[in-house]
Amino acid sequence: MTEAIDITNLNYRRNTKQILTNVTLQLNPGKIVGLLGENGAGKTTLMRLIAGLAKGEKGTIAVHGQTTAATRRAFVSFSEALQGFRPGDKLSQIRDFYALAYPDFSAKKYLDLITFLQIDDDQKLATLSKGTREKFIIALTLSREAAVYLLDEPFSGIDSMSRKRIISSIIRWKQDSATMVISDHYVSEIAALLDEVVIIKDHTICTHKRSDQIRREFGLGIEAFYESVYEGDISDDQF
Ligand SMILES: Nc1ncnc2c1ncn2[C@@H]1O[C@H](COP(=O)(O)OP(=O)(O)OP(=O)(O)O)[C@@H](O)[C@H]1O
Repeated sequence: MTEAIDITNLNYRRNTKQILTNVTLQLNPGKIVGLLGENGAGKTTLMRLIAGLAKGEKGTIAVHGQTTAATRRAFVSFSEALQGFRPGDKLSQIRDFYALAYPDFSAKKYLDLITFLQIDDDQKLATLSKGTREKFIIALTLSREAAVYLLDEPFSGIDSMSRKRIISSIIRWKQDSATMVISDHYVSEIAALLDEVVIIKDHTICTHKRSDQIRREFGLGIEAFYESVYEGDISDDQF
């Protein structure tokens, strides 16, 4: 079986700063994976590299066997921050751009998502509250029928009630064979969704485990496991 994501010996520097060191990771199709780590650990950087948006890495990154940044982009739907769009752009214009740029964009899914998220796409980008902007990014990202979804702190500005509603239904917006990687600091809120957990610490992936393995081997929930790894209560040789 071809892995959805297959990373080998990835090293990445920005200027003189080492950001990721010897990252090796394999993710199978169909999984929902939590990418956890403290502020500045490198989660966004790793997602941008997988998505083909950051360049200059050493090592290999394959998404469904595609190893160049340009070819990976076609397989990966990444929750981008809409930086290329103008404040006066209507959301429906941004939708049109996505529909043109991505052959896997589903107009039906988009309509279902904006209805579910209660977004009026006749609004201009500049008029959106922070939370509505985050919801719109989720709608655009999940409207693609992509093989891999990378959601980078997708719920950060969203109120807690909406967040719970979105988290509990996110699984239905993903095809069974698609892989979804979610980074989030609200670990306890996304824990029930996760098939696997990947933790970045000290510039590298220090552990990658299935959620059931964490419960069975350590007798811990995902949030407690994550905190134990960071606090050094679980040592490297136990991974
Ligand atoms: N444009 C840049 N130039 C130089 N260093 C950068 C740049 N962008 C990020 N970094 C550095 O790369 C490291 C990883 O940052 P990154 O944003 O990937 O972390 P993160 O895990 O996503 O953090 P957070 O949880 O705060 O979003 C940090 O030390 C950050 O300062």
